[in-house]
Amino acid sequence: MAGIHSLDKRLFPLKDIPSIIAVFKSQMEGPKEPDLALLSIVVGGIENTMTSGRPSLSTAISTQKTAETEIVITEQNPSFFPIEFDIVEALYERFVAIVKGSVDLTPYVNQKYAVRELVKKVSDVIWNSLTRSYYKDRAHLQSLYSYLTGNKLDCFGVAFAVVAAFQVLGYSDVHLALSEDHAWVVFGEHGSETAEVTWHGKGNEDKRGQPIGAGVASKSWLYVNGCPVICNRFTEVAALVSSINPSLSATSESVEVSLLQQQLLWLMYDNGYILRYPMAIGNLGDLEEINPTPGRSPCSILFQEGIISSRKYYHNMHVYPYTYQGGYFYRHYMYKEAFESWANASDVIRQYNYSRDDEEIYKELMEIANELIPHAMKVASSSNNGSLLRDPECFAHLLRFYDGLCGWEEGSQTPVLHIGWAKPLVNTISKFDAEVRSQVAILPDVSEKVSPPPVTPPSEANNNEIPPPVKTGGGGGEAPHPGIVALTAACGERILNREFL
Ligand SMILES: CC1(C)CN=C(N2CCN(c3ncnc4sc(CCF)cc34)CC2)S1
Repeated sequence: MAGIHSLDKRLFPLKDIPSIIAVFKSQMEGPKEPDLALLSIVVGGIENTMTSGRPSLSTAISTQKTAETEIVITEQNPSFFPIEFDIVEALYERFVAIVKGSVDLTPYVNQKYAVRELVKKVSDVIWNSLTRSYYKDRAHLQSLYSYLTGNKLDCFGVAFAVVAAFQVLGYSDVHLALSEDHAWVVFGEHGSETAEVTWHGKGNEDKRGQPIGAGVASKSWLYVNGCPVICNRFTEVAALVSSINPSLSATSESVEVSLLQQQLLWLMYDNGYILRYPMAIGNLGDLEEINPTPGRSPCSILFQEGIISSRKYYHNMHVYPYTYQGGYFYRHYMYKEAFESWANASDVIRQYNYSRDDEEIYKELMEIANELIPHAMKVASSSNNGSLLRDPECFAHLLRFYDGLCGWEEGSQTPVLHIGWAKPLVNTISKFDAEVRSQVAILPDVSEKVSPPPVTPPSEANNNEIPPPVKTGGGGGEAPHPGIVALTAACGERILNREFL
């Protein structure tokens, strides 16, 4: 048992944040690779005891993420309920016993790398040891502490447990693969094999044991067009840190657990373990927005770094980095910036075909389109003497946002937009003066195959209709007026001609 015996007993009982950080540092420094089971038990144990509902020493904070939230931090290092070494050791050995006791490795003794049949077998061991029926979306079900003390895991937790089990079995090729709403494993000599090991969503038959090829081929967001975060042991530690859930209830969070997660994420950040993990950077940004660490980058920089990571390592196929940033701008009344972030998010989703597996991002984009943008427009119309509603760039961001949703729907088996979307859309667009709308030029796509349709020049754009797609140069015509904001002809086509059922 590598991890537990390389653990320095003198660090126990763990009773404050520095002692937990010390455990993670000792695991990160090596010489052996960090022990996933050990770290998941330790951090899961703290999370579960600190959020169990029993009174703790510190004040819970409201999680209503607005700029005015008064944050009550009782002290920098509030004490935990102590986590005893003997408990951690017993749970660790129970996990090792379950895994080694349930998996017969004799058929694989001369194979260095895992094979699909073995991956399915280990997934079955975890799967069949779970409680028959429980509320799968509950909080605090992501760790091995939850698995070992309650036989409950959430979707991510099952995938993580399978990877931790393979580490116990001595395999170094089985690793966690993470999209924005699903997790699976990669394995084999080149890490090129993939396998489902957990379920996804509600009421969907699980595909455990199957490769994820079909999911990628269907171009659904769930499989991020074949650009998931492929973890190594260090990024797997970052994933368990990022999956820490400080929630005490729907509206409050444990101060201690939030501080612990924030400081562990900075440890991951400083070691470069989340450089290629946009969601973990976004998680850190959210924590820094609530409770800025003196001397550290401001959260706005972190949200931008998450976007850069997605563009640099994942071909800009991830949506959440832009919704992390858009949410930040929105909470700080920076509505034009929020509209641009959301338009950028929409430019990502347009690359996909909508499928029934994509509910999570559908709900996220629906909230932006039908709640956040209308609220922003309402506030903007009575602030800065409504200047936002006369800003053609703002109008262009919103058109691009809606256009991305239309593009997402095009070519999909399932429709995205319906009348419930159309009313807020038309309501929002019509809040912009016709004069402003006419300043938005719709230029032919340079990548457009077909020549753009004949269009009315802007001066003749009529009153309350969204001006027909206008071509003012770009594709070989004269250069557009400097005040003109360009959009593609396809965008105009899509928005204008979309029949909302
Ligand atoms: C901008 C947001 C709506 C705020 N929180 C968001 N998330 C919270 C944190 N999330 C995550 N954070 C770190 N790692 C992972 S891996 C994964 C897929 C299931 F395994 C999700 C996820 C998911 C996304 S997106």
